[in-house]
Amino acid sequence: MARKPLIAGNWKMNLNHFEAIALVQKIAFSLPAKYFDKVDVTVIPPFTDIRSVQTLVEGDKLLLTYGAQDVSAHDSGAYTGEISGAMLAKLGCTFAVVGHSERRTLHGESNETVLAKTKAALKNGLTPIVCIGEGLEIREAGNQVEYNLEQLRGSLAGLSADEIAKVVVAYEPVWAIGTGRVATPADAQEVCKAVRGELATLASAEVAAGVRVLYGGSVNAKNVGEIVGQSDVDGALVGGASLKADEFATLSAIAAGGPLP
Ligand SMILES: O=C(CO)COP(=O)(O)O
Repeated sequence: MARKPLIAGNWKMNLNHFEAIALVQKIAFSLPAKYFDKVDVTVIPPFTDIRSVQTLVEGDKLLLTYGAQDVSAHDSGAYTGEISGAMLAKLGCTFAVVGHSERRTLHGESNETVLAKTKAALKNGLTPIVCIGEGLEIREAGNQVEYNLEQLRGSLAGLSADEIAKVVVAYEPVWAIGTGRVATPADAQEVCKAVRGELATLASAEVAAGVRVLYGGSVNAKNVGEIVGQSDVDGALVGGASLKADEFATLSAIAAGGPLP
């Protein structure tokens, strides 16, 4: 099954809502409609920017989508500081990132938490972008495939094949995030291929063939072509380079197969 590439820009804790509007306007200006037949482009701003992005995207009928960097595992109630899936759905979000390594390491999120958040996203019609990825020690010991599959199984445990079909998986080796040290295309392919194999076991070969598996970690306009050229890599989760309109538009266009904007 042909999988349409997805380029997702994870802004992390950057840009206020005015800056968000300016960035989305610039990206949209650089990426006319023709690109969107060949690539899905989404921005993942901080929660406080989402309403402004929604107004712009809906008002100007932009073809890019947007999502959230996290979602609460809970529906509603006494969870100070949390944002529910229903709230995000009401804001028109398409995606919710769950289990980003920064949340796993800095906020102690376990596979169980990530699973609960994945379920909360699905329940509210959001597409979870489920992140997995190994640290440097595990990579140096050569255990990256085993480690990532373990995280994948834990983060998707008990989901039905229909639910797994609605998920996006993002492989982001922790040692490649924000370091400028990008995994080689072969490194990305090795784990993304193994992820797809595991999805076939967890759901079915047909489901696995349709799920988009992204790579993330120091992706930029220079390296994205080779990375998304790998047979099991269906796009990228982009951090730093997603904050620069020109670069993000260029790398989205490259994922679409060109031409450059
Ligand atoms: O964590 C990332 C995206 O979620 C990757 O960040 P960088 O592209 O800045 O390495």
